[in-house]
Amino acid sequence: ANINRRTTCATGQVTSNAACCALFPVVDFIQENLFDGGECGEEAHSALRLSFHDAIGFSIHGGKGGGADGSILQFADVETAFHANGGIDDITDRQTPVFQALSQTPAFKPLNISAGDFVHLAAAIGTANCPGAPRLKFMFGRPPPVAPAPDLTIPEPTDSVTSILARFADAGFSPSEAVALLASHTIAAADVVDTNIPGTPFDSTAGTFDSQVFLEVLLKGRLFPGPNNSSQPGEVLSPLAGEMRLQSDFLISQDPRTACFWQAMINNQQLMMAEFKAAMAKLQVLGQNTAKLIDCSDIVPVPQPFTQAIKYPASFSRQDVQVACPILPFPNLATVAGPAPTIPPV
Ligand code: HEM
Ligand SMILES: [Ca+2]
Repeated sequence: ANINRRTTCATGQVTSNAACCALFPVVDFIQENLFDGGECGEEAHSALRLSFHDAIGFSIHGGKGGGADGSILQFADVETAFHANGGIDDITDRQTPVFQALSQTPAFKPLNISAGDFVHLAAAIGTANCPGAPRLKFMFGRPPPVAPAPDLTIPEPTDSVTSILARFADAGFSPSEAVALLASHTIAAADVVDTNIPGTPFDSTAGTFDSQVFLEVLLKGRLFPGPNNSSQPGEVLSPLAGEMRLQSDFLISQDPRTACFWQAMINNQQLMMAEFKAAMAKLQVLGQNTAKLIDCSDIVPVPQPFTQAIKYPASFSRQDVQVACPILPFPNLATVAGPAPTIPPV
């Protein structure tokens, strides 16, 4: 099983399975038509969120949806109406014509790319556009989705930690895997939590897949980013102007079941990348018969590395950290010089 077979495609690229060769031009097509040639922008961020909202509609006990099957794209009319999918219609509307073009242009038509393959490949490519991200796996060959996922499978920022962890457990994820998946919020912004301030990021570096979010969620709150310091359901006080702190992220950072793994991610780029990659590999094949899928991970672009030490935002220090893990030493971090920043929308 560990035999390393390599195929050189007609295009010169190398992959472990010849069936993946035809996907290299698909990656280029998606980069050009969905991600503005390879950006870690809003489409990349929301492609990652879409893969979560698609896949999590699944239960290891049965009775929910088909998991990572692309139902959220194919049956967008149904699933985008769910409360937890607020704002998701932006990315399903952006992805649908690109997906349809793949199934209609003669060069790509024979590949029969399913909605599930498209959603989860787009997430892998979009994430790869963000420096510091791990190179996610891509498994090829999901059958078309058969039905929309039911409502109420996607965690909301107003939910308790117990209910969030219960939902993750029902889908097959441990509390640590849930924390690992929340590394995604390092490349994230909110459009609909507070509709007055679309594009409000969850950390000061929404264009970089660093561990800054795990630090900033722990910093003492000072304000709400909304107009006149106004707040919305699902937010708690944020440490930085222009930044939003989700109640769910904060409570997970403080809960005894998750606090130490949360803290362990801070300034540990390699741990964060490895844990996020492993949890995403599981997420992106939920409900799929992996024996029937081909490992085409070689087609996923290689992300730029992020190798710097992370820092406290200007004006913050160890004194501002709401430490919730009593057993691990808190990392020593420098502070950016200058006055407290205002984080611009993304
Ligand atoms: C406790 C579980 C989670 C909750 C409560 C949650 C909640 C949210 C909320 C409220 C937003 C902002 C939506 C908006 O206003 O536009 C958001 C954005 C986002 N979430 Fe999560 N999330 C969770 C887990 C995840 C996971 C597991 C992933 C991926 C693996 C993910 C990826 C993202 C991304 C990338 C965005 C940013 C989208 C963009 O910038 O367009 N989230 N999340
Ligand atoms: Ca970041």
